[in-house]
Amino acid sequence: MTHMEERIVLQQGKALLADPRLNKGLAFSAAERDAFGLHGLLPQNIDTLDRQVDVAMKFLDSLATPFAQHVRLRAIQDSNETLFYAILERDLEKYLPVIYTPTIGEACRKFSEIWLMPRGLFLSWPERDRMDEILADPALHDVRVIVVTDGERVLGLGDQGVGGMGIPIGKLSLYTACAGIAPHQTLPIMLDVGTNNEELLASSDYIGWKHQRVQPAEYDAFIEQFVRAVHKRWPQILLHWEDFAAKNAAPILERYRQQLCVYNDDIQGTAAVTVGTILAANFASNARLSDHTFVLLGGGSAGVGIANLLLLMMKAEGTPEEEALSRFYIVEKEGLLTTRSPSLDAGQRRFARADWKGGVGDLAEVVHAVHPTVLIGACGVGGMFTEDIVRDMAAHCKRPIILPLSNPTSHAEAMPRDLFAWTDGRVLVSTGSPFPPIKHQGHLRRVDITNNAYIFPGVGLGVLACGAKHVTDGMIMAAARGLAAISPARTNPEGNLLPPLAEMHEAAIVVAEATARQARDEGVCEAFEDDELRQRIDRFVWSPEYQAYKKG
Ligand SMILES: NC(=O)C1=CN([C@@H]2O[C@H](COP(=O)(O)OP(=O)(O)OC[C@H]3O[C@@H](n4cnc5c(N)ncnc54)[C@H](OP(=O)(O)O)[C@@H]3O)[C@@H](O)[C@H]2O)C=CC1
Ligand SMILES: CC(=O)C(=O)O
Ligand SMILES: [Mg+2]
Repeated sequence: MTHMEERIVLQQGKALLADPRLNKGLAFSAAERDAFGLHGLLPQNIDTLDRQVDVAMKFLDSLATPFAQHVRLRAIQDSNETLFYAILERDLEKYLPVIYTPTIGEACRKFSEIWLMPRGLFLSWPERDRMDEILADPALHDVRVIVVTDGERVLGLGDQGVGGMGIPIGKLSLYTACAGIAPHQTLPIMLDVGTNNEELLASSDYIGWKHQRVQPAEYDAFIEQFVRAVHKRWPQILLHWEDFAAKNAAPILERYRQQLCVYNDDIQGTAAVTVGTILAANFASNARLSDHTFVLLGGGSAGVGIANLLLLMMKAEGTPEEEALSRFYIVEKEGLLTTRSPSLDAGQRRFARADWKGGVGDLAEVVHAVHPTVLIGACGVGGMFTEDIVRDMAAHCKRPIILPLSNPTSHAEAMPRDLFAWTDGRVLVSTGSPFPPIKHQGHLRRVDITNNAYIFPGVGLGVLACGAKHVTDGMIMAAARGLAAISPARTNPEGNLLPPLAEMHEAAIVVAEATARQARDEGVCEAFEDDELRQRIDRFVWSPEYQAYKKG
């Protein structure tokens, strides 16, 4: 950590106040105000970071909606990053849902209306020849993690065009708030290849490239150009892909994962947090993964990613592949995926059932026929786990595990409070977005959150700490096991499945250690001793504290 050192600063006056990395607002000392020509630009009062956090939180509390709080917090982030992260550090549980899901969904939808300040990079198809020039900005020399989207599948909200940029900004805020990766080492990127959202195309307010999405061949060439440009600029980068449509997400991951350090959070992060949650639920129900029957609603990036990781973990438990595969039922809009389904993609084909004798296989029919013990929702459509379906499942299962993972809140497949009511409190539930606690048998119970935010900050920190060249399936399995190892249910079967949001930093460190150790064991990074690992991690952990500035 470097926060005790004096930092040499070249900027002066307004330029210093306008730099969110350096700005301290009222916390510039009298000596700094002299040295950097700040007199007259700031009010007289000199403040501390702690007091600035108090004042900012008081104002945030006075705002009427989480969306208004989001806009305010983003304004703080764009003017004073230290203050922004100090606020998150003070109460992550309170502010995570404001800067991330569910509020981020509204922020993406209204991105054109609320956009004020530049953050990250917009790389657009019409400016594709400028890509190298844009990435060459010297201010970006120390970037270590990029989160990139093309905005085509934003949460469960579909194509949001450049509005999708809200997602990389929010995810990277969590890389810093949860794992401590320094803000200047992170870079959000929006690939603007058009939008097929008719409302945005018709809107005079839309700030992205007003054009239908480019054709697949052009799209692939653009992605290739982007990946090459990024690799040339930062050979060691972790390139995190987020909220791409299913038709692009898995193919891009597969195309580049042997070549570079790429990671798809919707596929790999979601899989790890879901498997971690189910391993934690197994503490409560005394089961193994291989004991379960899984029904998944939605066979896209998240659903197939989860199924693939579960399969790997079951094989690691010693279950033969064929037997493990027989435990999966993936239901899509048109019904159960079977070998007769007309348009299976490469990822779905493996899980298509050859033995299904029923009808179309809608969710109710499948649940009734196969008596699942785990029901996972990743279809992006709210309310799909109906009372009848849940009661049917619960009639055949002592502790039904139900994970409505779709975001934002309005798209969750079921409300936790209903799931408790329909199962007489026997359900082990965990949701994609945060929900308020539930009153059950006179006690308030925290609702667990199965969101990849428990995984990606730690995976990123682990990759940076060990210098991994790739993110392997083994590393994702290790992350899932690491998360399960800190489950409160491990020591108390009645406890929550995952640690509270307030403990996200501790969770990120555990996941980082597990990921880095596995990378080392697989030889995808340099060798290190176990007792060096914490030091390597600490080297990347930044804290929101003001440094003293010295004139350069
Ligand atoms: N909790 C978490 O950490 C995460 C949650 N998610 C959430 O999961 C959801 C899905 O994400 P992702 O997998 O990336 O998206 P995808 O678009 O890749 O997959 C969604 C799949 O669900 C299918 N689908 C749509 N409607 C229905 C329906 N009524 N019944 C059954 N299947 C349906 C889609 O089919 P079609 O393409 O034909 O429409 C598609 O195959 C989103 O809401 C997202 O927010 C995602 C990642 C992480
Ligand atoms: C959480 C997340 O990655 C999603 O909903 O897409
Ligand atoms: Mg996502």
